[in-house]
Amino acid sequence: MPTAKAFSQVPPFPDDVPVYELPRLSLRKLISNDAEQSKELFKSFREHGFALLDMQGCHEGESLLKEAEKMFEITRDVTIGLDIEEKMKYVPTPPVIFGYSRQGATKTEAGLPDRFESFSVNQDDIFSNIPECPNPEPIQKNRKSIKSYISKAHRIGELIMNQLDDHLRLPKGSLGSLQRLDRVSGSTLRMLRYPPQPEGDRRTAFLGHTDIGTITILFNVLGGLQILPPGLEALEQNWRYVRPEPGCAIINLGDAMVEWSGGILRSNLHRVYFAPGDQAVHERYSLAYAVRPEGIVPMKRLAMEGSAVPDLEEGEEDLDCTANEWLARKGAAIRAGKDNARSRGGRALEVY
Ligand SMILES: O=C(O)CCC(=O)C(=O)O
Ligand SMILES: [Fe+2]
Repeated sequence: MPTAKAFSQVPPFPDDVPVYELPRLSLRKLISNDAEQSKELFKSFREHGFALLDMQGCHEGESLLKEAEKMFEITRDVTIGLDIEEKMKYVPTPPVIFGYSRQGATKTEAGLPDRFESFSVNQDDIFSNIPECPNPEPIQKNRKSIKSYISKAHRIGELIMNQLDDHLRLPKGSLGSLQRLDRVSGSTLRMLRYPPQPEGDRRTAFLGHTDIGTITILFNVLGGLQILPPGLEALEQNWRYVRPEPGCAIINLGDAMVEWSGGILRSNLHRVYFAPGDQAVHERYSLAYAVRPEGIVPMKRLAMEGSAVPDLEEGEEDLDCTANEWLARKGAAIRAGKDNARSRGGRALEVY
């Protein structure tokens, strides 16, 4: 799906809508330890909290792209392939976040029902970190390929974490050790479907938010994702589209990275609007691998001798809780409408 072939099957992204130009990083260069590219990565995650990652030109990226196509097929099989009665069997009871979310289950900023449906696959289930969970048939029969996709995506996430360790002057493996694949974390592979919206009544489908975990690796073909540029108020006219690029993933950092880096890394507000131009009449699918911290790890900043993570300043407080407690608190605030979504981080760093 995220390959050039998939892009050729839908109308092009129009050139007359406001776009947020993201730096385009190359996975191939990052794997070969290109120092300039690594600096660019750090800069991008500090300034924007987002980057495009070109998966082409290396085995690791190309195989992820190929397997992403299969994940998009599964997304279609779970969303349009099953009837609503079947899907509703998999609606979780809060605070559980995995399983099916029907269209309209959440609200947009305007208090209107959302315009997407999603299925969140529980990584801990797929990796047998917990007893096997009930899943709809298209998930159950593809457990092996989902496991393979998550493993590959996780490895790319880990590579990014290692680069961030270097720039934050943390011992190698510090960030990765807080989000291992074989430990209970609540990480998820989210499969989303946005049906085309009626002409004359097009609006936000998924409200503005920051991701609450560590990193999200996102694939989509149709436009719709929008970013609120740093420093701008959340007014309608300020949002900018991200233009999906063939062969690239959109990568963004979540709130946990802001906590651990003492505010140096950024978690930026984003939302999903309708697909622009001629794309608006097409089904939009999206695949988001969202990594979360292991439940038992502390959320306080990783300040240590020699690291670039700043010590607490007067009036600042460290989070004195585990990731589980922190996620539960945030989840409850979001459900109660008390989490006033805002971008976080991007704090100045003298050495750069
Ligand atoms: O569908 C998209 O493009 C974005 C989805 C998203 O932001 C999320 O799942 O957190
Ligand atoms: Fe998101």
